[in-house]
Amino acid sequence: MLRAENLSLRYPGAARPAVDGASLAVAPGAWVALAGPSGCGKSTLLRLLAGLRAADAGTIALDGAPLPPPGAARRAWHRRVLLLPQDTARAFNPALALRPQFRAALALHGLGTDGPARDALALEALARCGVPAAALDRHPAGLSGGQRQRAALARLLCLSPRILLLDEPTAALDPATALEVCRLLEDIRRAPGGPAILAATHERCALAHADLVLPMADGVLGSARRGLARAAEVAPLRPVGQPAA
Ligand SMILES: Nc1ncnc2c1ncn2[C@@H]1O[C@H](COP(=O)(O)OP(=O)(O)OP(=O)(O)O)[C@@H](O)[C@H]1O
Repeated sequence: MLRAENLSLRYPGAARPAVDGASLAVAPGAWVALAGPSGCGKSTLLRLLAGLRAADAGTIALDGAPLPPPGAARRAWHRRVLLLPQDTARAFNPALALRPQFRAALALHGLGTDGPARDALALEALARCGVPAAALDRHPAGLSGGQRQRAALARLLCLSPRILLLDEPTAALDPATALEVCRLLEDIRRAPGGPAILAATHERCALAHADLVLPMADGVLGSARRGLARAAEVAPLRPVGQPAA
């Protein structure tokens, strides 16, 4: 269970916090959607949960163990709680083929004994995500947007994360590819030991798969809605300053 309590962050010089007292819980196997208008703080909240940016206040814990301080201890968190950024072109180094990038990610976390063993793990994850093996020797620019999205997901999956934090995972895809990626994510989270998903999204298909939808406005998280039928309720968001129900 990923749990955050009263998380807040105000960027230097900003008039108001980007994340303002956010509390949430993501249970094992769950798919939770974070929905709200552009600039409401979704990406910032995901970065805080991923341990990529320090909060001004609040706590984050996975299965009761708090987010470790920056340094060597934080590395285990970066294997278990992984963020797929909105722009997956930026998830990869454009100057390198995928093979060394998969190898580096696996080696960083001590997975696979050598290059060929790491390649086998990478190929398994790519196959699971429907990416042809030949992609391993391509540069990111040599993949379609959908393939790059799947390859970026595969690179996270080969680390066996507990939580996948997805920032607009389907926004850059055409509707058919977005649907395929949503189905893939559903398969991934339903697989035995599969990661839970917390996805910032405006997309109907990603909302449709969510067990819970958390509305966000002006850095403030509203109370959870269940399923797509209630996702429509996300539209009239709670005004700034109004206390949580
Ligand atoms: N690195 C940064 N430095 C300063 N301000 C930032 C930074 N990143 C985001 N912000 C500001 O914080 C607020 C929340 O931004 P954030 O990117 O978290 O929102 P979002 O809901 O993810 O938006 P979008 O859906 O457009 O990606 C915005 O006002 C944004 O301008």
